[in-house]
Amino acid sequence: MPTYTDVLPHHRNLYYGGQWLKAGSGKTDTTINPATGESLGSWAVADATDVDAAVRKALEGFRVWRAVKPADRAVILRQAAQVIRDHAEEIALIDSADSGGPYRRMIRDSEGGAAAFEFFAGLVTEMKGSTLPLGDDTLNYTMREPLGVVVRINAYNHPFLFAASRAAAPLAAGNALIIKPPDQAPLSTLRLAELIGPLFPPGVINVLTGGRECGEALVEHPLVAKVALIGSVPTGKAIARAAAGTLKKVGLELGGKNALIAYPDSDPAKVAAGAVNGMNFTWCGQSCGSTSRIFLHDNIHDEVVEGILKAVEAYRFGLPTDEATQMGCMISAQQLSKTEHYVALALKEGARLVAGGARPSDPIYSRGFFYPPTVFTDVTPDMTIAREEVFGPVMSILRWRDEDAMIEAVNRSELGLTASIWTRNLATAHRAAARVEAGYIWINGSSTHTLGAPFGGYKQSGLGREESLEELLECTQLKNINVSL
Ligand SMILES: NC(=O)c1ccc[n+]([C@@H]2O[C@H](COP(=O)([O-])OP(=O)(O)OC[C@H]3O[C@@H](n4cnc5c(N)ncnc54)[C@H](O)[C@@H]3O)[C@@H](O)[C@H]2O)c1
Repeated sequence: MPTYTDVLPHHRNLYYGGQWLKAGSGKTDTTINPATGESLGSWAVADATDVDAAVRKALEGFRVWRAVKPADRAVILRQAAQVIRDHAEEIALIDSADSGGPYRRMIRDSEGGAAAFEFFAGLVTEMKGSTLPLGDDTLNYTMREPLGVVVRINAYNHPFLFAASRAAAPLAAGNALIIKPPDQAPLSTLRLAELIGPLFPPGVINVLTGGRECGEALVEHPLVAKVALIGSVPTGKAIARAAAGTLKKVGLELGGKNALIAYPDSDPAKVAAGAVNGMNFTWCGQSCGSTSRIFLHDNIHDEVVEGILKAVEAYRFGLPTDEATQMGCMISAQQLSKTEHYVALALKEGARLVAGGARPSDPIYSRGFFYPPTVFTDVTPDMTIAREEVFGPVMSILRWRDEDAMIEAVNRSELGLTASIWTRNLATAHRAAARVEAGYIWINGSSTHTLGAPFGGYKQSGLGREESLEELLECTQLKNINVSL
């Protein structure tokens, strides 16, 4: 296995119009390995002038790409998938060094990116229209056209997966794309541009590294047709407000405060395993779909908690770039102190700490942002820890007896991304699934995603659906044509 310093991307400038270009201001920022504090080098910071230049190049790319036959676009998408697969391990190593996710699991992220390119390559002819019967002297039909320049702004927790998997649908539909990677972990997106950029006509796929200023300029640009964000609720609201100025389309994949609900007839061992899996401790809980609120029925509460504590004890964190590591570290000092803040609040508000709750004392971990799996019991729905997204490795366990009160507590959250329901009774499962206000539900499962199954949130967890045909269609616009014969 190579070391991560061998595989970091060579290019650190902006990629647009098929070229690597310095930021006009000459400004750069640096990125660090969150496990060690070591610098991974610098990257260019795009400002509004760079954004304008890149959008214009993307528009040129769009005019070429939209004229490429869908089947020919699919050929290029499949080539991109193959290149990603060929470099899956190297990409995973970059992400593990830059974002703190464990190497072995980040390989799945590389493969997920490749799989999305293959999936959307297969859907290119599904952006189709219909006809309306209006009599012999009229032909009325619809067709779907690409939007133009689509912007994707991404969060830091799965940098490559988001860059690659969310590039596939806009490209399949014939749009040009500008990706803004997370400022905390931009390197794997630069590597994506190095690897697949040359497969496309110049300007079709572009990467602008930068912070909030770059994001804001992209959202406000009048020639951008759609902006899609994977990020936090406040950023989603800021983008929706800013996009209103030019009435561009907005897609939002935002936060979650997701519930796992265990009924008294469920198997406590399976619920415990599902709860730990659903909490995504592997990424320190930094996953929008994490089931961070565990609603356990009184009859099985103690047995499930026992199982959770055993499973959590067996979780070993380590350096993310090591092959054996099960759990990595958090992205930044800021995210770590946010987690510590929520833990302190939970203790103050009366929750009982039964696992974790303090940074590791081992000096190997002192330079990184490590935090152990942390579990609270005796959490009540009104506590801050039960209401707000921590985006850290903190699980809250709530006890219930009355089903109506429990469902009301589950739905009290303003967020509604995922839910996980555990029972052996099919009718109970379907009734609960219908009552829970969330967009993506597992019954007797947690955490997994399936290409083709629409992923997205209810309420303030977002707008739109991805990972499915809906994502492709949301990258198109419908035209109606009425022909008097
Ligand atoms: N629903 C999902 O699919 C999903 C997946 C992963 C993460 N998330 C959410 O993302 C959040 C964590 O990620 P984060 O801390 O990187 O989120 P964030 O909102 O702080 O940043 C996300 C991206 O938006 C950019 N940005 C920030 N302000 C902007 C603005 N005003 N205009 C344009 N761009 C702007 C950032 O530079 C970054 O690239 C959590 O809330 C998590 O739940 C959601």
